[in-house]
Amino acid sequence: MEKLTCDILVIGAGSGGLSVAAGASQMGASVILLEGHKMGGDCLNFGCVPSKALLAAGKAAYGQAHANDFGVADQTPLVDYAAAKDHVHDVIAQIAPMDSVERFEGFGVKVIQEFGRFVSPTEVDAGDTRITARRVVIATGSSPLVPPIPGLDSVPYETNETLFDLKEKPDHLLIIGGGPIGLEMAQAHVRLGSKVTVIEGAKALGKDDPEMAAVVLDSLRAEGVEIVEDALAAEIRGEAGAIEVLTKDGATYAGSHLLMAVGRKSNVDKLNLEAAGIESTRTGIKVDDSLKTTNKKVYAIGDVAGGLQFTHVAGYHAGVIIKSALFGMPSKVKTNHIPWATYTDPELAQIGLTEAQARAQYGDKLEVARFEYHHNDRAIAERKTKGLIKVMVVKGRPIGVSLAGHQAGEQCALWSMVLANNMKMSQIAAMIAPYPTIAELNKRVAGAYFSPKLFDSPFVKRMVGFVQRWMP
Ligand SMILES: Cc1cc2nc3c(=O)[nH]c(=O)nc-3n(C[C@H](O)[C@H](O)[C@H](O)COP(=O)(O)OP(=O)(O)OC[C@H]3O[C@@H](n4cnc5c(N)ncnc54)[C@H](O)[C@@H]3O)c2cc1C
Ligand SMILES: NC(=O)c1ccc[n+]([C@@H]2O[C@H](COP(=O)([O-])OP(=O)(O)OC[C@H]3O[C@@H](n4cnc5c(N)ncnc54)[C@H](O)[C@@H]3O)[C@@H](O)[C@H]2O)c1
Repeated sequence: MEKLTCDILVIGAGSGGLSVAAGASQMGASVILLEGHKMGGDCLNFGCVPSKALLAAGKAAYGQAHANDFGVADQTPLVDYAAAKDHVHDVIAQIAPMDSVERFEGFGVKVIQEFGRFVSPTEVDAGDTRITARRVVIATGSSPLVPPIPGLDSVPYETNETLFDLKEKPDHLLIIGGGPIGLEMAQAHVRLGSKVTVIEGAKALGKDDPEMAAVVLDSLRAEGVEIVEDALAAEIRGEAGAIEVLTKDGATYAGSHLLMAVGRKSNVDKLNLEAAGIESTRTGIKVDDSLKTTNKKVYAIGDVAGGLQFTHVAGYHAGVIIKSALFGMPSKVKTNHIPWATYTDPELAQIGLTEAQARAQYGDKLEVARFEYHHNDRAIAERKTKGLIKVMVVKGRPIGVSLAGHQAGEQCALWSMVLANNMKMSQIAAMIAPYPTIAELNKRVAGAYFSPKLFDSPFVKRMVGFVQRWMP
């Protein structure tokens, strides 16, 4: 067995692991990176990238079918589903070099394409190599959760790991789970010409503000997606091409294909965590607020640590632990400025507290500023007027922002800066957005916050009257 030593051993070459490896190696640490499957992990191969590429194919088809409003005749799109999947794989291939073995070896990282397994608190085996590291970073991500629903084991089904390779267009796609995966894939498929039924055990987009989620759900229903809520899948029957989902309340939904999108489970099975004294729970590896596991020389970042499971969170975690593992400086995670977005059309985005969470925490001190998309001139020009932005404000500072509408995901980046720096609404009001942009929403919502204070205030009116009397 070959024996190697390094400063930082990274297990998993997805969004989190690659960020640590790139940063640490370029700052002078010796780094070994293990990847047992595909470089780039879930985001590149089975997650963010293919799902956004398929949504883009759906958007192209939808644009052809809904051009009348712009004076361009509607066309029934001729969708080649297999070619749409080729487009998805072409997009992956264009991005893949950024995450490749060659690029990381160029940084001086030693990449070993094997799964890692702890054999002691400081040693990890990867194939026939034993690695001893000063610090280990577990970044092994998550996999689709497949619950033991009776009958599921005898019926063919897709997950995010297989769907993007499916070349035959589903006539009728049944999706169990109405979270972001379920609804993004529902819209992509309905626009590419499949019938779609989403079977959701509780409330669809249940992690978001219900008022904002409703904007998206209404739009999806208007496009023809059947979304049933409070419908827990309890049994699955049938065979390839003819699948039935029976729900707890006795209803049956029939379709040709089935996609399971009911959440994630952390990838810990192959790690032999006990050998390293690392504890994990049902949701993921146990970490403290500096992302250290119960073995203080081992960090866990990204999806495997549970919590918010997004690529930008894995990247943020990487930055937090680099500071501590390379420079020995204290470094802790914060969550109040972490955004998330669902890339349906319209999009849905959240950062910080929702209105209900803010109300529960701050009661009467909470002020909520709102601005509707239909007052935004660019949204009117683009015929994208559905939706709104809500900003939760306490003592003049935003503590949460919810957006539903065109480019909501793009707009929420600004609010991450605002929350990360504890900025005031007056600083948003001071910005100038070019006209006409969707970004003007952000300034206008600040205007909506200050308008009553300025326009409905007897004090301001008295003050202006006084000054005007004396002004030459
Ligand atoms: C369909 C879908 C769409 C998504 N869309 C978005 C989106 O639009 N925006 C967003 O922010 N997030 C999105 N996500 C979430 C995002 O993909 C994850 O949050 C992100 O990939 C997590 O990064 P990670 O580094 O923690 O794990 P991963 O990217 O999953 O990487 C982990 C890597 O570790 C490897 N590995 C596992 N065990 C071992 C081992 N023992 N040894 C060596 N290697 C190992 C795996 O093979 C994998 O390559 C989406 C997810 C899905 C499923
Ligand atoms: N745009 C994005 O950033 C994006 C897109 C896709 C996925 N993701 C990430 O991936 C994670 C997983 O997404 P997801 O949509 O699989 O999970 P999720 O946990 O967000 O949603 C799963 C849904 O399935 C439902 N469910 C569970 N068991 C069920 C059953 N038996 N019958 C019917 N419904 C059932 C749950 O009530 C829940 O609403 C997300 O939380 C997010 O972190 C992000």
